Amino acid sequence: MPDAPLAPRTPPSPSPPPSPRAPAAPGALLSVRDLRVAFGALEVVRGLSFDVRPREVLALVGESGAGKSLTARALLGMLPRGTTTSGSVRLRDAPGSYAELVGATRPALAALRGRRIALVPQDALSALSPVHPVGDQLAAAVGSVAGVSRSQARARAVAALDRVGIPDAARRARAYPHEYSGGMRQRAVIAMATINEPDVVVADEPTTALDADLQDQVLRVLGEQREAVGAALVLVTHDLGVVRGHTDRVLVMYAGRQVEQGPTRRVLDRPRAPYTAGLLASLPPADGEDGPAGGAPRPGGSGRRRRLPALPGSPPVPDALPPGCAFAPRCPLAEDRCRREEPGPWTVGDGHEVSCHRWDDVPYPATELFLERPA
Ligand SMILES: Nc1ncnc2c1ncn2[C@@H]1O[C@H](COP(=O)(O)OP(=O)(O)OP(=O)(O)O)[C@@H](O)[C@H]1O
Repeated sequence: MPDAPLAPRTPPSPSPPPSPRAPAAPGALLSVRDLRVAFGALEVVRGLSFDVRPREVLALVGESGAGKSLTARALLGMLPRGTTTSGSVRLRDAPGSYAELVGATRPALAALRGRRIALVPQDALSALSPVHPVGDQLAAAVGSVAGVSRSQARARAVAALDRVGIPDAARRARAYPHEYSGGMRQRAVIAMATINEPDVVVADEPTTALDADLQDQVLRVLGEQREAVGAALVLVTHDLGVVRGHTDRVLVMYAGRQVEQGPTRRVLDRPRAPYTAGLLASLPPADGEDGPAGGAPRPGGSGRRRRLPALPGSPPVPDALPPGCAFAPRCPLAEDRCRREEPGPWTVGDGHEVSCHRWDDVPYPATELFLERPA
């Protein structure tokens, strides 16, 4: 087995304790500390901390039920009734000064949404009203900003549709959502979310319902919008292929907790959490490979082992979490300690954190953990 290509092993240093008062990273646009979301007594997001800098794309990734959508919505104070949020979500409003969103009043949140932080929801149809032309809806979003005339708002709506690649934007602005294709609707929703040039765009699985070509288009449009206005992007996805191609940093979630976080290439090329390795192992092989896609190339080439069709087992439900590490029942490296104590997070490299007792025993390539040897 080849040696790991990255830094030599270093003893882990403990990450800062998850305090809502821990300072933001220098230059961060968005700073999240010890974020928790609960339905009654049931915590479904359990102490997330991360920072997002200008022009950075951070992916929140994990299987269904990991808590990605609730985290995304908590960033905008848009959670369903019956939830409680604690911790801190701070949005930079001037150099060195932040607005706290957790516990902010409705008017304070309404003043920030769309202008400073905006959501691209998963379901584009539900984000657009069926009874108004698309251009009117975009113009209304602009018009809600003081000092913009109706004709200016309309012109900006058409320009925004044009920027996201809607053909013949002036004419299409007069059409209704049902007259748009699925991909065009998703692009119109991105245009609406970014029309007031927010600092942070949160996109919740914006490509899930789209075919591969449209996925690429939509991700490209989001990237262009980010470049154009200098925004940061928080991208919710369950697709590590999307993470590899389109993001700078990744936060891997499992059962509401952070499993691993760090620069995308570092985490995907040298994952230190078996769960991340399992997600990588269940990706389809890239062209010309017989091993799992994503992650490092498989040593030795052809066909000695086969890829598992998916990560075996399924995530726990929030009201039946096992003690210790929630992934232990599915983890090939689990030992007694894992079933007793919740791990980490520990810092294991530059900006790379992992919550796994066995992080130093994860092999290279890590996907080996999930490959079967033929009998
Ligand atoms: N309204 C609700 N009432 C009770 N539990 C909920 C509610 N909404 C979500 N949950 C639970 O919270 C957990 C996290 O849900 P969330 O939708 O954030 O997961 P996710 O990672 O976004 O999943 P997906 O990829 O399927 O969208 C899940 O276990 C889910 O069942």
